[in-house]
Amino acid sequence: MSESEAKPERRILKNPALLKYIFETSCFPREHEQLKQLREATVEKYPFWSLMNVPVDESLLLSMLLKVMNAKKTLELGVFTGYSLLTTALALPADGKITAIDVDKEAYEVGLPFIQKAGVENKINFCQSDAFTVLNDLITKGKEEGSFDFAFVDADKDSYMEYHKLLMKLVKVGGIIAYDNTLWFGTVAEPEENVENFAKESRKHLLELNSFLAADDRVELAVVSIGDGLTLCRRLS
Ligand SMILES: C[S@@+](CC[C@H](N)C(=O)[O-])C[C@H]1O[C@@H](n2cnc3c(N)ncnc32)[C@H](O)[C@@H]1O
Repeated sequence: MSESEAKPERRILKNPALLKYIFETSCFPREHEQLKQLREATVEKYPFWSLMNVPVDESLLLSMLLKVMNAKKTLELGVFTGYSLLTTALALPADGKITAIDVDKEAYEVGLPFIQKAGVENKINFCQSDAFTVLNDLITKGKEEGSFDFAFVDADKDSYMEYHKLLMKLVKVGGIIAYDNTLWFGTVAEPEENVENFAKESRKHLLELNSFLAADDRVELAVVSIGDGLTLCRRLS
């Protein structure tokens, strides 16, 4: 297990031995070769920021969820080097399509060779843009309301509430919106005075989001204690 992969303090599961056991026994042996290579290339290029890749246990869960749902058309907000994007592209059928949005194209290009080697680049429409702009365009210009099966949200945490408003239009009834990092290193359950300054602002927005989603009767809700917290919302109306 690489050092960045093992950092338990960045994850909800705080027991390093148990985390190592899960990863080594059940996750790494199941990780697609190109995902492994993308993960290793990310650690080499971004020794610190590589922690932004979704972890391998969460990737396996996403992959299974997408297949169970028979998802074909998805959205991804926040690509970075593309670990969750490649996970999705591998899980979708041959005619699947992902609209993947990130302001940073350079990081996407670090992961692109592995996406190409996996033979799934044709499923990806990468948009170098602010996610808000693309989502609004999909609604107003693209007339794509109610057409997406799934959305994975892993961009700026401060905008999740705004993304929710737009995604509730774009994702079809029965489709799923997945919000990543909703437990924010566990800080959502800490008193604010114990939270490090860097985490305070996003924590505030995530607390607001979590309370809002808990009361949003347009969705069925499940908070999964994996990675840094993953909230699944299945659109009901
Ligand atoms: C946590 S990383 C995404 C990690 C990715 N899902 C993975 O598995 O590797 C967050 C990404 O969101 C992007 N981002 C931040 N604000 C954004 C915005 N307003 N619109 C689109 N992308 C944004 C950043 O450039 C960064 O690459």
